[in-house]
Amino acid sequence: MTETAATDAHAGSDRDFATRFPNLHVLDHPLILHKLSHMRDRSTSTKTFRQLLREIALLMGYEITRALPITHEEIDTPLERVAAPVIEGKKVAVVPILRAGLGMADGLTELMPASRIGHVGLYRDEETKEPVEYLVKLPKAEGRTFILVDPMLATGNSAVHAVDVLNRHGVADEQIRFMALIAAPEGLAVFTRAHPQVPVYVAAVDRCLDENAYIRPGLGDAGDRLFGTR
Ligand SMILES: O=P(O)(O)OC[C@H]1O[C@H](OP(=O)(O)OP(=O)(O)O)[C@H](O)[C@@H]1O
Ligand SMILES: O=c1cc[nH]c(=O)[nH]1
Ligand SMILES: [Mg+2]
Repeated sequence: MTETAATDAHAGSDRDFATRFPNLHVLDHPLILHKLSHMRDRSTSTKTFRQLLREIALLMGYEITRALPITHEEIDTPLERVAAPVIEGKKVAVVPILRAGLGMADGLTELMPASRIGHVGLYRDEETKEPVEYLVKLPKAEGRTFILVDPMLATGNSAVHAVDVLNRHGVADEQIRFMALIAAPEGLAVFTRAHPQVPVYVAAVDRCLDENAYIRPGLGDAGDRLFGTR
């Protein structure tokens, strides 16, 4: 890690966030925080960055799937027949926001191999910071929980746009969960105002956005670091 003077990564106390963003869940398990710190480090390689993002998504996935509905299947143990609890994997859709969301989707689909996978392709216009849509491909909405994933919630514009896309496809806010790695308080405010019913799961809330709408201290451009571009 860098040896220059360190700044505080965090924007405020947990209590502030709980009041300001009632839909926010900060998953600050030590394993997640440890892996995230390595991802932030500029000297971490593309290969390691990709692996860590997948591992964090697996760990966050444990929590984000906690409220998934359980059904029962009759199975035979070696000793007797039992109605055993199972998740209906097909009732879950994992939807990465391209490109960077792909790295988180990998971890989640490893946890739920039967889940459906949708794609929402967006990039942020460098001038306006508004999302530009280039691809939408989604599974049927009915009866499904949609887990939308993107490592960075900066201005919040991309996340809001992606939920709007799901809404237009017939997915209600109550069916959606949003999972990110790092959020800026500014983006959380925008997202919470637009979609107060959508729970947001993050590993960390950082200090602020800078003049280029990058999250500080953040981890830089998640897509570029994940795919080794630029
Ligand atoms: O909250 P916002 O201000 O909208 O910024 C966040 C978006 O920016 C990044 O994507 P980017 O546009 O860099 O595309 P990429 O994943 O293809 O690199 C990131 O993965 C989010 O989608
Ligand atoms: O800090 C940021 C902001 C937007 N997109 C990123 O990849 N990183
Ligand atoms: Mg990018």
